[in-house]
Amino acid sequence: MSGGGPLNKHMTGVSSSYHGEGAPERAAGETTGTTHPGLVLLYAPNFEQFHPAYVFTVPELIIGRDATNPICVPEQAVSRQHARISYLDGRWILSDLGSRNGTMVGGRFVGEHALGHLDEIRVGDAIFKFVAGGAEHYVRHRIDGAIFGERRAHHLAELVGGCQMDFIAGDVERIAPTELSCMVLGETGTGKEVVARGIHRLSGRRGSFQAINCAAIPHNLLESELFGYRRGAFSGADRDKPGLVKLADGGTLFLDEIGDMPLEAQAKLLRVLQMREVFPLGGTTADKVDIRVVCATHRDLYTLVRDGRFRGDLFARLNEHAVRLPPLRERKEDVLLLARSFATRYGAPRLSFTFSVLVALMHYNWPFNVRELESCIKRGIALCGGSVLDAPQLPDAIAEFMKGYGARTSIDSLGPLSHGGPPPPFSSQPISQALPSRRGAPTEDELRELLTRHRGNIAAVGRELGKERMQVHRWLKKYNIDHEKYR
Ligand SMILES: Nc1ncnc2c1ncn2[C@@H]1O[C@H](COP(=O)(O)OP(=O)(O)OP(=O)(O)O)[C@@H](O)[C@H]1O
Repeated sequence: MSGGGPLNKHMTGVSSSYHGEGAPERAAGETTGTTHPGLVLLYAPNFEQFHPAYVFTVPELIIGRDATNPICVPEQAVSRQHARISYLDGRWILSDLGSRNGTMVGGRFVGEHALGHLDEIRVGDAIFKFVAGGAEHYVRHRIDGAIFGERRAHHLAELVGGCQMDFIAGDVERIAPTELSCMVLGETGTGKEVVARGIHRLSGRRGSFQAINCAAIPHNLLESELFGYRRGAFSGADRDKPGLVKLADGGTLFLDEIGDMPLEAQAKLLRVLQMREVFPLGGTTADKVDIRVVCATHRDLYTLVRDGRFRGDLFARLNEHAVRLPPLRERKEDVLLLARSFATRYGAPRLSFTFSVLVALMHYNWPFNVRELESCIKRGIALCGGSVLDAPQLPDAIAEFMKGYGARTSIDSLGPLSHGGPPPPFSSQPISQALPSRRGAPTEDELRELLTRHRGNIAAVGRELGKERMQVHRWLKKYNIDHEKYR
C-alpha cells in the first residue's frame, strides 16, 4: 500500500504504517508522550494508495510524485519533487519546489509557508491537514472507515467518524454502564445528544431516556416540566402531572444546555440528585427516583461557576465524567464518512460526490458542525435526485466560502524566517497568469472544480489551464457539462 510502498521510517522520515511496525496502538486524545507532528490525509480520489497519516520523524521531507519520496502523491498533476517540509527555528516550513501546478495551504497557493496546527495542505488532488502533534494516532484510520487493527469502540456505531470519534466512542462505552454523571461538552451540532442517547442505550438501565433543553423552555415552565406538579399547584393545574425526573426513573435524564438552568431550579435538581427523591410543585410528599443524569452544554461552566451563575456543588455532582466533542473543523477526516452516512440516512446510499464538492466539504469551516453537514447532504440529495452531488447544489454559505479558493497569497506567510537562499517562488501575478500551459486535458472533476472556482467563467478557466476558450468549450461538450450552472 501507499504511494511509495511500505515505508522504512528511518529511510523516509515518516512512520505511517497502520499495518505493522511503528504504528502506535493508542488513539487520539490519549496521553502517550508521543506527539509527533505530521500530515493526516483528509481526501484524495485515490486515497487507498496513501497512508492515513504521515508522522514526521526527521527534520526534512519531500512531497512528490516519485515513489521514493517520504510522502508520495501518485498523480500526474504532481511534480516528481513537488514540495518540501522542513523544520527550521522551531517551525515546520512548507516550501513549494517550483512545482508545475503549485502547492496550496488553506485554499491559497503558497511559495513558502510556516505551518500552523490544522492547516489544510493541497498537493495535486490530495488534501491533508498538518497536525502539530499526535499524528501517530491517525495512522490506523482510513478516511473511508477502514481500520487497520482493533477498533476501540465496538457498540456505538451511531457515532460516525475516524480516529478521534473512535477514541471518544471507546470512552463512552467504558463509562456508560457505570453510575457516573456525565457532562458532554461541545459546540452546537457536534453530536452531544447522540452521545447522551448512546450512554443511555449502553447503560443497561431499563427506564426511559428523557431529554429537555433548558435554554428552550421559559424559566417559569422549566421547573414544572422537570419536577412535575400536583393538582391545584397553580391555576390551570387540574390534575397531577409527573415531571421528566419522574418519567426518567430507572433511566436517564438528559439536560441539554444545562448552563441556562436558573439558580432556583439548580438548587432543586441538586436536592433530587442528593436525596434521590423529587418533590412535585405543590406537593407535600416526595417520590423516590433513581436517575442517571447526562448534561450537555456549549458554555464554559467554570466561568459560570466563577461568576456565581452556576452552583459549584451541582457542577461537581454533574461533572463526574466529561466527554469533549471537538468541532467538525478540527476533525475533517470525519467529513467523508459522515457525508456517506447521511446519504444513507436520507435514502441515497449510492450518492457520489464530485471532486469539487469534496474539495469544498474539506475546505469549509462548518460553524454549525455536523448538523450543518447533515443539512447540506440532505438538501443536496433533494436537489440532485440522489445520484451525483455537484458544486452548484451546495448551500450558498459554502459557495461563498469557496470564492477565494485557489488564490495566490499576496505575501507569503513565512515572516522573517527566510535565511537567504533562493527567494520563494512567489509571484504577485494571479495564479491564472502564472501557471504554465498544461499538457493534457483536465479530468471531468478538475474541470468542474475550475468552473466552481471561476463561477462558470470560461475565459478564466482557459487562462488557468493555459488554453483557448474554444478548447475549454470542447472539453465541456465532451463531459456534457453546462457551465451556466456554475454562474
Ligand atoms: N458523530 C456523528 N455521527 C452521526 N451523526 C451525527 C454525529 N454527530 C452529530 N450527528 C448528527 O448531527 C445532528 C446534530 O447532533 P446533536 O443534536 O447530537 O448535536 P448537539 O451537539 O446535541 O447540538 P445542540 O448543542 O445544538 O443541541 C443530529 O442529526 C445527529 O444525528
